Amino acid sequence: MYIGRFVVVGPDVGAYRVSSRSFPNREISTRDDALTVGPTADAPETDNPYVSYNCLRLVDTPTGETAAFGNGSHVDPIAEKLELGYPARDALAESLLALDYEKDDYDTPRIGATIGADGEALIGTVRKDALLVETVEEPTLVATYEKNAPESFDFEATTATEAATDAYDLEFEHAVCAAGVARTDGGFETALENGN
Ligand SMILES: NC(=O)c1ncn([C@@H]2O[C@H](COP(=O)(O)O)[C@@H](O)[C@H]2O)c1NC=O
Repeated sequence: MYIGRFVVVGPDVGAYRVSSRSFPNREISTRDDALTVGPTADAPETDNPYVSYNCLRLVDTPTGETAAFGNGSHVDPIAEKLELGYPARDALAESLLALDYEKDDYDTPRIGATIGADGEALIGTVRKDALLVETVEEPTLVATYEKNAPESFDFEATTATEAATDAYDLEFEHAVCAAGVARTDGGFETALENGN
C-alpha cells in the first residue's frame, strides 16, 4: 500500500518517513537543531515547492524542549509558535490551517506532530475537507494518503535510531528516508535513516 509521507508519534518517541513515487532522490541531513529533507546530489532539478523543507526541529519553549516534525514548511511556524509559548494544540492547528493542504495535483494534506518535555504529544493534519489535531496517549500514525486521519499504530521503537530505522523499514511502499526522535532524561535525541 502507498500512503505517501507519514508521521508516527507516541508519546515519548516519534518518526517521520518520506515515501515518494515522484521524488525518490531525496535524503535527510542535519542542520543545527533541525533535520532537513532535500534532493540528493544526483536528483533531477524540480520546481515543486513541496519537496525540500525542515522535517524536524527541536526548540526551547517556556515548558522545556519540544520536538516538532512533519511533511513540509509548516514545521517552521509550529516550532516558532512553540518557542513563543503557544500550547502545542494551538501551534499545530494555527500553522496547519494557515498553510493549508498543498495545492498540488493530489491536494496533499499537511501532517505534523509534537512531543513536549512534559511527555505531552500531539498529532495533526489539514486536508481539503478537515483539520484534525489530537492528543496522543499511544503510538498513533497519520499519513498523506489512505491513512489520512490519526489512527492507533503498533510502533515499538524506544530510541531515536530505532524510530528512524523502524519507520524506514515499514512495509508501506516507496520508502525514501526517515527521521526519528526520542525524549530521554538528557533531552531529545534525533536520528536519520537514508537507506544507504
Ligand atoms: N513532503 C514531501 O516530501 C512531499 N513529497 C511530495 N509531495 C507532494 O506530493 C505530490 C505527490 O508526490 P508522490 O507521488 O511522491 O506521493 C508531489 O507532487 C508533491 O506535491 C510532498 N508534499 C507533502 O507530503
